[in-house]
Amino acid sequence: MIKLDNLRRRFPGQDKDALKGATFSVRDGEFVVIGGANGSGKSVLMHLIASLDKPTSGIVSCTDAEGRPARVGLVFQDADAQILGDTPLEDVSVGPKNLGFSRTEAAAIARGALARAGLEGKEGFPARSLSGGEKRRLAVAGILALDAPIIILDEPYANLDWPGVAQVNGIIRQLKNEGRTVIVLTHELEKVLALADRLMVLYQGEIVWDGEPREGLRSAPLEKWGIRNPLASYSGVQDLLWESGV
Ligand SMILES: Nc1ncnc2c1ncn2[C@@H]1O[C@H](COP(=O)(O)OP(=O)(O)OP(=O)(O)O)[C@@H](O)[C@H]1O
Repeated sequence: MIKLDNLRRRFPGQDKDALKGATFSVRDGEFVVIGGANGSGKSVLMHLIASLDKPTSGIVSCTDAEGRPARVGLVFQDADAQILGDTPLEDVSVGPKNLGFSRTEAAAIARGALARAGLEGKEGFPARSLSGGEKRRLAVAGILALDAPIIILDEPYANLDWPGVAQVNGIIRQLKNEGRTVIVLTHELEKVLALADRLMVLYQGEIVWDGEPREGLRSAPLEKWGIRNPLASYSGVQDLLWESGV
């Protein structure tokens, strides 16, 4: 379970909170999409949940079903920053090795994870020469190999073509079926919302919506918060172009 109690983050020298007192829980096995425009605080929230950053005030905890501290697997927005090995096999082996698996065991786990993420055949390729989409799949393979009960993906659809999007969503579905807790942070609701149990929206560091995804699409003023509603028609844009004489 992930539990936040009045979690707040203000960076030194700033006069506004990047995260304004967030209070919510995510239950085990839940799949939550957190939508938010650029700069709304998604990455700040992710870093706090994963203990990569310290809150200015408030409490955050991630625990497993027995109440013990739970591992959190992260897929960062910048897939390059997450590459730790020269090849995908080396890269994905790092996690299991750190968990205490032998070299051979770690390599076997890594091969399985790479196959699940659609990178079979690329195990020995120079990791830094992979395409943008392949690097993202590599990051996903990395967290699959970590076997974490809580997984957070920050903008996982950036650089992905449609088959890549479908593959990431296939993996998310599997993770959910395995009972893992998954959070996707994105402004691209149309790519994932159909799979989600819950939609939350961050706007200027504040959780402004928390509810059932379909209800969110029906009644939340998403455009006001800088997110495109996948159900909205494009006529508004056409009208604007028409009015401006384009
Ligand atoms: N280390 C920092 N120092 C000062 N301000 C920061 C720092 N990190 C983030 N911020 C500010 O916090 C706010 C939220 O940033 P955050 O990176 O969480 O946005 P985001 O929702 O992930 O955006 P994007 O979709 O563009 O990645 C921004 O205004 C950002 O400038």
